[in-house]
Amino acid sequence: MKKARMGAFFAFYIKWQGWCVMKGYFISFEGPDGAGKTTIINELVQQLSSKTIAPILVTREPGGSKISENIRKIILDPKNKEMNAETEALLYAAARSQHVIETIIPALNAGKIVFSDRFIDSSLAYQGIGRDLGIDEIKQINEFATRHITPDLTLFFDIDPLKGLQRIQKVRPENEDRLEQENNLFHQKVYTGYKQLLSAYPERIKRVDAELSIAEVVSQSVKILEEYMPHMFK
Ligand SMILES: Nc1ncnc2c1ncn2[C@@H]1O[C@H](COP(=O)(O)OP(=O)(O)OP(=O)(O)O)[C@@H](O)[C@H]1O
Ligand SMILES: Cc1cn([C@H]2C[C@H](O)[C@@H](COP(=O)(O)O)O2)c(=O)[nH]c1=O
Repeated sequence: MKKARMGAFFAFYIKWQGWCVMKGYFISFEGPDGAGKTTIINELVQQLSSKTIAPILVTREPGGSKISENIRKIILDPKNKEMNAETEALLYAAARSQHVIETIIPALNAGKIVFSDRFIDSSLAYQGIGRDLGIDEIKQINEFATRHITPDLTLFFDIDPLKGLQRIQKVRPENEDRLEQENNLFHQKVYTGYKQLLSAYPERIKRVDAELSIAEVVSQSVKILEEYMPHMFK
């Protein structure tokens, strides 16, 4: 009897492990506004899709699911000037939670490679440091929101934040979102936040010089992916 119960428990444990196993790879792309993340992700997908062992799913934050895209509109709307820092942090975390559960976990469970344009490090840098809410506080709410999911690798696109904003101004001068409209001090603080994360997580976060030409940034990114994520390739 005791043996039978032990057997049932063991079978359940194996099944539970199976539910928890995520076979895919999760890569996030981070950096100041206008660092070139979206541009480079698109280039990488074009160059790498035929070389990876599984399809690449490109997604973004805030966003990546219907509900998260709706939350994105609220967060980034320049009219929502009175939004307080805590509300902002919780909205990013809420959008992330829906994104993780609806989009990222199913893709990873299906063995896909997920490229996410921003993830938790954005909250740590923008809300934790930029808004002075504290890295530990932001980490705590996000661990709850994401069921503790962490990217396997993060590419940090390193650019002087003012140069990034200039790139955006050049292409859409009258269409800055609420975060882009923040002052230089805020963007500078966000940048120092990213630098802190880079030194705190050297195993996971790899720096790319985002001030180089698009071709050079792509080439650096490919090299990093080949070196640190070799199993992703055929
Ligand atoms: N290495 C580069 N050199 C010069 N211009 C670039 C480079 N990379 C991207 N750009 C240009 O900079 C602008 C912003 O790029 P992109 O939208 O890819 O940045 P992003 O990091 O995704 O921005 P955001 O943070 O707002 O999402 C685009 O006009 C793009 O063509
Ligand atoms: C995920 C996330 C994003 N942000 C900021 C960073 C950008 O200013 C905008 C997102 O716009 P993008 O054009 O898609 O880069 O939101 C943030 O402050 N906190 C976050 O967690």
